[in-house]
Amino acid sequence: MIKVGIIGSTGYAGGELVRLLLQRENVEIKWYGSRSYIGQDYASVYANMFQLVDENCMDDNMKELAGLVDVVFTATPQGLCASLVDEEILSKVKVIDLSADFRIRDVGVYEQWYKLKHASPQFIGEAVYGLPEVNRELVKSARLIANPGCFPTCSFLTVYPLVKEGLIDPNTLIIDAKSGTSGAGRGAKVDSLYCEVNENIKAYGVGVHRHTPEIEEQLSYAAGKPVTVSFTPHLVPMNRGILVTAYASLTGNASEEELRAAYEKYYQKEYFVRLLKPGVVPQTRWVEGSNFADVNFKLDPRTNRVVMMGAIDNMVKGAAGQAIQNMNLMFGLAEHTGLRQVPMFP
Ligand SMILES: NC(=O)C1=CN([C@@H]2O[C@H](COP(=O)(O)OP(=O)(O)OC[C@H]3O[C@@H](n4cnc5c(N)ncnc54)[C@H](OP(=O)(O)O)[C@@H]3O)[C@@H](O)[C@H]2O)C=CC1
Ligand SMILES: CC(=O)N[C@@H](CCC(=O)OP(=O)(O)O)C(=O)O
Repeated sequence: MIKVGIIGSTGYAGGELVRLLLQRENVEIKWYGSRSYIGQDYASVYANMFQLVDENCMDDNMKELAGLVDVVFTATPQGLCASLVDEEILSKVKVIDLSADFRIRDVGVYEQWYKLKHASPQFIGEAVYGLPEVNRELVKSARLIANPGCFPTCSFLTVYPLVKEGLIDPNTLIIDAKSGTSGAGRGAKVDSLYCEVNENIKAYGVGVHRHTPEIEEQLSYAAGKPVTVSFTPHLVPMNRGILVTAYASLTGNASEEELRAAYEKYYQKEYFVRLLKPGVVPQTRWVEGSNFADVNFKLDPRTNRVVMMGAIDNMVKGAAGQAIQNMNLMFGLAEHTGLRQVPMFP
């Protein structure tokens, strides 16, 4: 039995962790952390948990929690996990952080983009960027996981094989991304109101979105050289889902078949990354509720550019599902344990 604590269990990402972990026979959620609902019945926060969860919400006392469980998920605002962890906690319990606190190696870059002082930069070096498709072996032995961002997960998986194989010039990458509103969390914000989101689509964070350095850092590792990209997210009127359309110039004259061979090389054995058949475009509806990332590409010989496309569910592969994928690896379980949900439709 794996004993789990969730700090931030009342948010969207935390709620999704609860939904997925409740289905597990070998997992017990011991701690439903909150800030606003301490002492209240968890099922009064999320009525879908009625008669499924009997516990009350707890606070964010990581020290106490570390003595009770095997792994703590922090699904909390930027900066909170970094302010809670210390050596004593990490020596007792594994921590999987869904925020961005440990995703970026250069603390100066984190502080510049997040406009926050990092509370525990001494742990950035040991934290493993929890993208199993790339860092599987490192994840297995980690005690602190930086679970990747939702846009970075989808952006990276969409373009990774062609960057890694040097078939596209990563510095020509333009990444257009669209997200459902759950990506903005459950907190009340004017931009998330029904009238602001419904019947509308807009770009936001243009040129300054905090996921830009995370995407660039991971692509730089893949390319073996510094990479800068143009990344623009958009908010669309749906609950879940991220769709990425990325454009880049070829470095040479690779054919459609050579590009496909690169994708197959990296993804053929990956359970959660589905390279679609030629001509089939990824759609958010075909991954909803699942941990799948659907990807595909099209070569445009007129421009010598490739259009790469990817779709994930931001709450699952973009957050809770990926965090559980990491947990499975850290506890020596098959990676897809409890994560084989079939996408839901309609
Ligand atoms: N939504 C998404 O698609 C994704 C989210 N993430 C990341 O997951 C994290 C949570 O995001 P999301 O679920 O969307 O956000 P929400 O706003 O929906 O939830 C935030 C959670 O953090 C809790 N919280 C806030 N402040 C504190 C505090 N001081 N002490 C303890 N708990 C606190 C809240 O508790 P309460 O409500 O009880 O006050 C709530 O449970 C963020 O870092 C986000 O970047 C990552 C990938 C995707
Ligand atoms: C629609 C929306 O607002 N999305 C959020 C990203 C989702 C998220 O919570 O960020 P992480 O993946 O880094 O944890 C944003 O643009 O900041």
